[in-house]
Amino acid sequence: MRINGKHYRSVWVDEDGWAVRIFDQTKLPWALEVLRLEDDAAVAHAIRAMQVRGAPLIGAVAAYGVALALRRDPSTANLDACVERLGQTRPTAVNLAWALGRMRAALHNLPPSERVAAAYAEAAAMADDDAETCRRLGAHGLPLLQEIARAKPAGEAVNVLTHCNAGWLATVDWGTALSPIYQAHDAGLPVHVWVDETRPRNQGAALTAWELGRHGVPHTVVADNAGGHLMQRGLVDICIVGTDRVARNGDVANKIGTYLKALAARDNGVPFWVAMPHSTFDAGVADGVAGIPIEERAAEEVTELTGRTADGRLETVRVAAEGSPAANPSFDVTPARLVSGLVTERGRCGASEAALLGLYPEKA
Ligand SMILES: CSC[C@@H](O)[C@@H](O)C(=O)COP(=O)(O)O
Repeated sequence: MRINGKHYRSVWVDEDGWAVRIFDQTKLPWALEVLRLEDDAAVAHAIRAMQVRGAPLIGAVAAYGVALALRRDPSTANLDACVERLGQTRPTAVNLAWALGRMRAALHNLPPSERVAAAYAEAAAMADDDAETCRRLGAHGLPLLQEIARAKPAGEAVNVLTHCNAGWLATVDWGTALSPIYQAHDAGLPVHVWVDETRPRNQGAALTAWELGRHGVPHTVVADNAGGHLMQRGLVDICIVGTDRVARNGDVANKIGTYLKALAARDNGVPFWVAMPHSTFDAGVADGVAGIPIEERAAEEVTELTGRTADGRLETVRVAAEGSPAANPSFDVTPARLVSGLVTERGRCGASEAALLGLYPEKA
Protein backbone atom coordinates (compact mmCIF):
# COMPACT_ATOMS: atom_id res chain seq x y z
CA MET A 1 0.00 0.00 0.00
CA ARG A 2 1.17 3.54 -0.61
CA ILE A 3 2.38 6.08 1.92
CA ASN A 4 3.27 9.42 0.35
CA GLY A 5 3.45 7.71 -3.03
CA LYS A 6 5.81 4.91 -1.89
CA HIS A 7 4.71 1.25 -1.81
CA TYR A 8 5.09 -0.62 1.47
CA ARG A 9 4.15 -3.98 2.85
CA SER A 10 3.47 -4.46 6.57
CA VAL A 11 6.32 -6.98 6.99
CA TRP A 12 9.51 -7.47 4.99
CA VAL A 13 13.01 -8.91 5.26
CA ASP A 14 15.71 -6.33 5.93
CA GLU A 15 18.49 -5.50 3.48
CA ASP A 16 20.87 -7.89 5.29
CA GLY A 17 18.62 -10.73 4.11
CA TRP A 18 17.68 -12.17 7.51
CA ALA A 19 16.24 -9.69 10.06
CA VAL A 20 12.56 -8.82 9.79
CA ARG A 21 11.09 -5.33 9.60
CA ILE A 22 7.63 -4.22 10.72
CA PHE A 23 5.90 -0.93 11.44
CA ASP A 24 5.42 -0.43 15.18
CA GLN A 25 1.64 -0.06 15.20
CA THR A 26 1.63 1.08 18.84
CA LYS A 27 3.27 4.31 17.62
CA LEU A 28 0.67 5.08 14.95
CA PRO A 29 -0.86 7.50 14.09
CA TRP A 30 1.69 9.74 15.81
CA ALA A 31 4.86 8.31 14.26
CA LEU A 32 5.73 5.89 11.46
CA GLU A 33 8.47 3.87 13.14
CA VAL A 34 10.04 0.77 11.65
CA LEU A 35 11.16 -1.98 14.05
CA ARG A 36 13.87 -4.53 13.32
CA LEU A 37 13.16 -7.99 14.76
CA GLU A 38 16.23 -10.20 15.16
CA ASP A 39 14.94 -13.27 16.99
CA ASP A 40 11.75 -15.17 17.76
CA ALA A 41 11.56 -13.64 21.25
CA ALA A 42 11.29 -10.18 19.64
CA VAL A 43 8.62 -11.54 17.29
CA ALA A 44 6.65 -13.02 20.21
CA HIS A 45 6.88 -9.69 22.05
CA ALA A 46 5.79 -7.73 18.95
CA ILE A 47 2.68 -9.90 18.59
CA ARG A 48 1.79 -9.91 22.28
CA ALA A 49 2.35 -6.16 22.69
CA MET A 50 0.41 -5.50 19.45
CA GLN A 51 3.29 -3.79 17.69
CA VAL A 52 1.94 -6.02 14.94
CA ARG A 53 -1.72 -7.00 15.01
CA GLY A 54 -4.53 -8.01 12.68
CA ALA A 55 -5.20 -11.66 11.99
CA PRO A 56 -3.34 -12.20 8.67
CA LEU A 57 -0.34 -10.06 9.67
CA ILE A 58 0.09 -11.91 12.96
CA GLY A 59 0.33 -15.15 10.96
CA ALA A 60 2.83 -13.76 8.45
CA VAL A 61 5.11 -12.27 11.12
CA ALA A 62 4.98 -15.47 13.19
CA ALA A 63 6.12 -17.42 10.11
CA TYR A 64 9.20 -15.20 9.91
CA GLY A 65 9.62 -15.76 13.66
CA VAL A 66 10.12 -19.46 12.96
CA ALA A 67 12.82 -18.63 10.41
CA LEU A 68 14.59 -16.40 12.95
CA ALA A 69 14.41 -19.13 15.61
CA LEU A 70 15.87 -21.75 13.25
CA ARG A 71 18.72 -19.43 12.31
CA ARG A 72 19.85 -19.70 15.93
CA ASP A 73 19.19 -23.46 16.22
CA PRO A 74 17.72 -25.53 13.36
CA SER A 75 17.04 -28.64 15.49
CA THR A 76 13.66 -30.34 15.54
CA ALA A 77 13.38 -29.64 19.27
CA ASN A 78 13.80 -25.90 18.63
CA LEU A 79 11.36 -25.96 15.71
CA ASP A 80 8.71 -27.53 17.92
CA ALA A 81 9.49 -25.24 20.85
CA CYS A 82 9.30 -22.01 18.85
CA VAL A 83 6.06 -23.08 17.15
CA GLU A 84 4.65 -23.75 20.63
CA ARG A 85 5.89 -20.43 22.08
CA LEU A 86 4.74 -18.26 19.19
CA GLY A 87 1.39 -20.06 19.13
CA GLN A 88 0.69 -18.91 22.66
CA THR A 89 1.08 -15.20 21.98
CA ARG A 90 -2.56 -14.47 21.05
CA PRO A 91 -5.56 -16.84 21.11
CA THR A 92 -8.41 -15.62 18.91
CA ALA A 93 -7.07 -15.10 15.38
CA VAL A 94 -6.72 -18.57 13.86
CA ASN A 95 -4.24 -17.28 11.27
CA LEU A 96 -1.49 -17.62 13.88
CA ALA A 97 -2.00 -21.37 14.38
CA TRP A 98 -2.61 -21.79 10.64
CA ALA A 99 0.69 -20.12 9.71
CA LEU A 100 2.71 -21.95 12.35
CA GLY A 101 1.16 -25.27 11.32
CA ARG A 102 2.10 -24.61 7.70
CA MET A 103 5.68 -23.72 8.69
CA ARG A 104 6.06 -26.85 10.80
CA ALA A 105 4.64 -29.07 8.05
CA ALA A 106 7.04 -27.58 5.49
CA LEU A 107 10.13 -27.90 7.69
CA HIS A 108 9.72 -30.88 9.95
CA ASN A 109 10.87 -33.57 7.53
CA LEU A 110 13.84 -31.60 6.18
CA PRO A 111 17.39 -32.17 7.47
CA PRO A 112 18.31 -29.36 9.92
CA SER A 113 20.97 -28.04 7.51
CA GLU A 114 18.26 -27.19 4.96
CA ARG A 115 15.74 -25.71 7.34
CA VAL A 116 16.82 -22.08 7.57
CA ALA A 117 16.70 -21.37 3.83
CA ALA A 118 13.46 -23.32 3.50
CA ALA A 119 11.89 -21.40 6.41
CA TYR A 120 12.64 -18.00 4.86
CA ALA A 121 11.33 -19.23 1.50
CA GLU A 122 8.12 -20.57 3.06
CA ALA A 123 7.52 -17.39 5.08
CA ALA A 124 8.08 -15.28 1.95
CA ALA A 125 5.66 -17.46 -0.02
CA MET A 126 3.06 -17.04 2.71
CA ALA A 127 3.51 -13.26 2.72
CA ASP A 128 3.14 -13.15 -1.09
CA ASP A 129 0.08 -15.37 -0.84
CA ASP A 130 -1.52 -13.09 1.74
CA ALA A 131 -0.97 -9.99 -0.40
CA GLU A 132 -2.45 -11.66 -3.48
CA THR A 133 -5.32 -13.16 -1.46
CA CYS A 134 -6.26 -9.73 -0.14
CA ARG A 135 -6.02 -8.17 -3.61
CA ARG A 136 -8.38 -10.80 -5.01
CA LEU A 137 -10.70 -10.51 -2.03
CA GLY A 138 -11.00 -6.81 -2.77
CA ALA A 139 -11.83 -7.51 -6.40
CA HIS A 140 -14.67 -9.78 -5.27
CA GLY A 141 -15.94 -7.15 -2.82
CA LEU A 142 -15.85 -4.29 -5.30
CA PRO A 143 -19.11 -5.28 -7.09
CA LEU A 144 -21.00 -4.88 -3.79
CA LEU A 145 -19.99 -1.21 -3.73
CA GLN A 146 -20.55 -0.74 -7.47
CA GLU A 147 -24.08 -2.11 -7.16
CA ILE A 148 -24.91 0.34 -4.36
CA ALA A 149 -23.42 3.21 -6.37
CA ARG A 150 -25.57 2.34 -9.40
CA ALA A 151 -28.72 2.76 -7.30
CA LYS A 152 -27.68 6.26 -6.13
CA PRO A 153 -27.75 9.61 -7.90
CA ALA A 154 -24.58 9.99 -9.99
CA GLY A 155 -21.58 11.12 -7.94
CA GLU A 156 -23.12 10.41 -4.53
CA ALA A 157 -20.73 8.53 -2.26
CA VAL A 158 -21.29 4.97 -1.11
CA ASN A 159 -21.22 5.06 2.71
CA VAL A 160 -19.43 2.10 4.27
CA LEU A 161 -19.17 1.51 8.02
CA THR A 162 -16.22 -0.51 9.28
CA HIS A 163 -15.01 -1.60 12.71
CA CYS A 164 -11.47 -1.99 14.02
CA ASN A 165 -8.67 -2.06 11.45
CA ALA A 166 -8.90 -4.53 8.60
CA GLY A 167 -6.70 -2.58 6.24
CA TRP A 168 -3.20 -3.15 4.93
CA LEU A 169 -1.71 -2.69 8.41
CA ALA A 170 -3.63 -5.81 9.50
CA THR A 171 -2.41 -7.91 6.57
CA VAL A 172 0.72 -8.06 4.42
CA ASP A 173 -0.85 -5.70 1.87
CA TRP A 174 -4.27 -4.37 0.72
CA GLY A 175 -6.23 -5.40 3.83
CA THR A 176 -9.41 -7.42 3.94
CA ALA A 177 -12.44 -5.20 4.66
CA LEU A 178 -10.61 -2.17 3.28
CA SER A 179 -9.39 -3.87 0.10
CA PRO A 180 -12.71 -3.41 -1.80
CA ILE A 181 -12.79 0.18 -0.56
CA TYR A 182 -9.28 0.93 -1.84
CA GLN A 183 -10.10 -0.72 -5.16
CA ALA A 184 -13.35 1.27 -5.45
CA HIS A 185 -11.55 4.52 -4.66
CA ASP A 186 -8.78 3.74 -7.15
CA ALA A 187 -11.42 2.98 -9.80
CA GLY A 188 -12.98 6.42 -9.30
CA LEU A 189 -16.07 5.27 -7.41
CA PRO A 190 -17.00 7.85 -4.75
CA VAL A 191 -16.80 6.14 -1.39
CA HIS A 192 -16.92 7.45 2.18
CA VAL A 193 -16.07 5.37 5.25
CA TRP A 194 -17.55 5.69 8.74
CA VAL A 195 -14.66 4.57 10.95
CA ASP A 196 -15.64 3.20 14.37
CA GLU A 197 -13.02 4.43 16.85
CA THR A 198 -12.90 0.87 18.28
CA ARG A 199 -12.30 1.23 21.98
CA PRO A 200 -10.43 0.19 23.95
CA ARG A 201 -7.33 0.22 21.72
CA ASN A 202 -8.72 2.58 19.10
CA GLN A 203 -7.60 0.64 16.03
CA GLY A 204 -10.23 2.52 14.04
CA ALA A 205 -9.35 6.05 15.11
CA ALA A 206 -5.59 5.42 15.13
CA LEU A 207 -4.97 2.95 12.29
CA THR A 208 -7.92 2.76 9.90
CA ALA A 209 -8.31 6.54 9.81
CA TRP A 210 -4.55 6.93 9.28
CA GLU A 211 -4.49 4.39 6.43
CA LEU A 212 -7.51 5.83 4.67
CA GLY A 213 -6.09 9.33 5.06
CA ARG A 214 -2.72 8.32 3.54
CA HIS A 215 -4.55 6.77 0.59
CA GLY A 216 -6.88 9.76 0.16
CA VAL A 217 -10.13 7.93 0.91
CA PRO A 218 -12.80 10.24 2.43
CA HIS A 219 -13.71 9.04 5.93
CA THR A 220 -15.15 10.17 9.27
CA VAL A 221 -14.21 8.77 12.69
CA VAL A 222 -17.21 8.09 14.92
CA ALA A 223 -17.61 6.96 18.51
CA ASP A 224 -18.32 3.24 18.71
CA ASN A 225 -21.84 3.92 19.90
CA ALA A 226 -22.80 6.04 16.86
CA GLY A 227 -23.31 3.21 14.37
CA GLY A 228 -26.93 2.40 15.23
CA HIS A 229 -27.92 6.04 14.97
CA LEU A 230 -26.17 6.45 11.61
CA MET A 231 -27.89 3.36 10.24
CA GLN A 232 -31.29 4.51 11.51
CA ARG A 233 -30.79 7.81 9.65
CA GLY A 234 -30.01 6.02 6.39
CA LEU A 235 -26.39 7.19 6.45
CA VAL A 236 -24.82 3.72 6.09
CA ASP A 237 -25.24 1.76 2.84
CA ILE A 238 -23.22 -1.27 3.88
CA CYS A 239 -21.10 -2.55 6.78
CA ILE A 240 -17.88 -4.39 5.89
CA VAL A 241 -15.70 -5.78 8.66
CA GLY A 242 -12.72 -8.10 8.89
CA THR A 243 -12.55 -11.25 10.96
CA ASP A 244 -10.13 -13.13 13.18
CA ARG A 245 -11.80 -16.52 12.83
CA VAL A 246 -14.84 -17.86 10.98
CA ALA A 247 -16.26 -21.11 12.33
CA ARG A 248 -17.58 -23.97 10.20
CA ASN A 249 -21.18 -22.77 10.77
CA GLY A 250 -20.39 -19.23 9.55
CA ASP A 251 -20.18 -17.54 12.96
CA VAL A 252 -17.66 -14.69 12.82
CA ALA A 253 -15.20 -13.59 15.52
CA ASN A 254 -13.98 -10.02 15.21
CA LYS A 255 -13.00 -7.09 17.39
CA ILE A 256 -15.27 -6.46 20.37
CA GLY A 257 -18.29 -4.41 19.30
CA THR A 258 -18.71 -6.05 15.90
CA TYR A 259 -21.73 -8.05 17.12
CA LEU A 260 -23.55 -4.87 18.17
CA LYS A 261 -22.99 -3.40 14.70
CA ALA A 262 -24.43 -6.53 13.13
CA LEU A 263 -27.52 -6.29 15.34
CA ALA A 264 -28.03 -2.64 14.42
CA ALA A 265 -27.50 -3.47 10.75
CA ARG A 266 -30.13 -6.23 10.85
CA ASP A 267 -32.63 -3.93 12.59
CA ASN A 268 -32.12 -1.27 9.92
CA GLY A 269 -31.92 -3.47 6.84
CA VAL A 270 -28.27 -2.58 6.21
CA PRO A 271 -26.21 -5.36 4.56
CA PHE A 272 -23.50 -6.70 6.90
CA TRP A 273 -20.57 -8.29 5.03
CA VAL A 274 -17.45 -9.95 6.39
CA ALA A 275 -14.14 -10.04 4.50
CA MET A 276 -12.45 -13.41 5.05
CA PRO A 277 -9.22 -14.73 3.53
CA HIS A 278 -8.82 -18.53 3.43
CA SER A 279 -6.38 -18.45 6.37
CA THR A 280 -9.17 -17.19 8.65
CA PHE A 281 -11.66 -20.01 8.00
CA ASP A 282 -11.42 -22.55 10.83
CA ALA A 283 -13.50 -25.54 9.78
CA GLY A 284 -12.29 -27.28 12.95
CA VAL A 285 -14.58 -25.15 15.13
CA ALA A 286 -18.14 -26.29 14.51
CA ASP A 287 -19.95 -23.49 16.35
CA GLY A 288 -18.27 -20.10 16.67
CA VAL A 289 -20.29 -18.72 19.59
CA ALA A 290 -19.49 -21.82 21.66
CA GLY A 291 -16.05 -22.67 20.37
CA ILE A 292 -13.94 -19.62 19.45
CA PRO A 293 -11.58 -18.58 22.28
CA ILE A 294 -11.95 -14.92 23.21
CA GLU A 295 -8.85 -13.04 24.29
CA GLU A 296 -9.13 -11.20 27.59
CA ARG A 297 -6.66 -8.33 27.71
CA ALA A 298 -5.37 -6.02 30.44
CA ALA A 299 -7.89 -3.93 32.38
CA GLU A 300 -5.70 -0.85 31.85
CA GLU A 301 -6.66 -0.83 28.16
CA VAL A 302 -10.19 0.07 29.36
CA THR A 303 -9.38 2.30 32.33
CA GLU A 304 -6.69 4.35 30.56
CA LEU A 305 -6.27 6.25 27.31
CA THR A 306 -3.07 7.28 25.55
CA GLY A 307 -2.88 10.26 23.23
CA ARG A 308 -0.68 13.08 22.03
CA THR A 309 -0.63 16.40 23.82
CA ALA A 310 -0.68 19.71 21.94
CA ASP A 311 3.11 20.00 22.39
CA GLY A 312 3.72 16.55 20.90
CA ARG A 313 4.20 14.37 23.99
CA LEU A 314 2.47 11.02 24.37
CA GLU A 315 0.56 10.79 27.61
CA THR A 316 -1.51 8.10 29.24
CA VAL A 317 -4.36 9.20 31.47
CA ARG A 318 -6.87 7.31 33.59
CA VAL A 319 -10.49 7.73 32.45
CA ALA A 320 -12.30 5.33 34.82
CA ALA A 321 -13.14 5.98 38.45
CA GLU A 322 -10.19 5.16 40.73
CA GLY A 323 -10.50 1.69 42.19
CA SER A 324 -13.18 0.42 39.79
CA PRO A 325 -12.24 -2.91 38.23
CA ALA A 326 -12.58 -3.35 34.45
CA ALA A 327 -13.13 -6.32 32.16
CA ASN A 328 -11.65 -6.37 28.68
CA PRO A 329 -12.93 -9.10 26.35
CA SER A 330 -11.13 -8.19 23.13
CA PHE A 331 -13.32 -9.97 20.56
CA ASP A 332 -16.92 -11.06 20.14
CA VAL A 333 -18.70 -13.54 17.91
CA THR A 334 -21.40 -12.46 15.48
CA PRO A 335 -23.81 -15.34 14.81
CA ALA A 336 -24.01 -16.42 11.17
CA ARG A 337 -27.71 -15.46 11.00
CA LEU A 338 -26.72 -11.76 11.20
CA VAL A 339 -24.12 -11.96 8.42
CA SER A 340 -25.29 -11.09 4.89
CA GLY A 341 -22.32 -12.92 3.41
CA LEU A 342 -18.57 -13.40 3.26
CA VAL A 343 -16.21 -11.87 0.73
CA THR A 344 -13.26 -14.16 0.05
CA GLU A 345 -10.46 -14.46 -2.49
CA ARG A 346 -12.50 -17.17 -4.20
CA GLY A 347 -15.71 -15.15 -4.45
CA ARG A 348 -18.65 -14.29 -2.21
CA CYS A 349 -20.67 -16.83 -0.25
CA GLY A 350 -23.32 -17.12 2.43
CA ALA A 351 -22.43 -17.56 6.11
CA SER A 352 -23.26 -21.25 6.37
CA GLU A 353 -21.37 -24.53 6.51
CA ALA A 354 -22.61 -25.59 3.08
CA ALA A 355 -21.63 -22.33 1.42
CA LEU A 356 -18.23 -22.12 3.12
CA LEU A 357 -17.31 -25.72 2.34
CA GLY A 358 -18.56 -25.15 -1.20
CA LEU A 359 -15.84 -22.53 -1.59
CA TYR A 360 -13.23 -24.39 0.46
CA PRO A 361 -13.85 -28.11 -0.16
CA GLU A 362 -10.28 -28.94 0.90
CA LYS A 363 -11.18 -27.88 4.47
CA ALA A 364 -14.18 -30.27 4.74
C1 LIG B 1 -7.83 -8.23 8.59
S1 LIG B 1 -8.14 -8.18 10.01
C2 LIG B 1 -9.54 -8.63 10.85
C3 LIG B 1 -9.26 -8.51 12.26
O1 LIG B 1 -8.00 -9.04 12.55
C4 LIG B 1 -9.38 -7.09 12.79
O2 LIG B 1 -10.59 -6.53 12.46
C5 LIG B 1 -9.21 -7.21 14.26
O3 LIG B 1 -10.13 -7.53 14.96
C6 LIG B 1 -7.83 -7.03 14.76
O4 LIG B 1 -7.72 -7.17 16.14
P1 LIG B 1 -6.35 -6.81 16.87
O5 LIG B 1 -6.66 -7.05 18.31
O6 LIG B 1 -6.05 -5.39 16.54
O7 LIG B 1 -5.31 -7.77 16.35
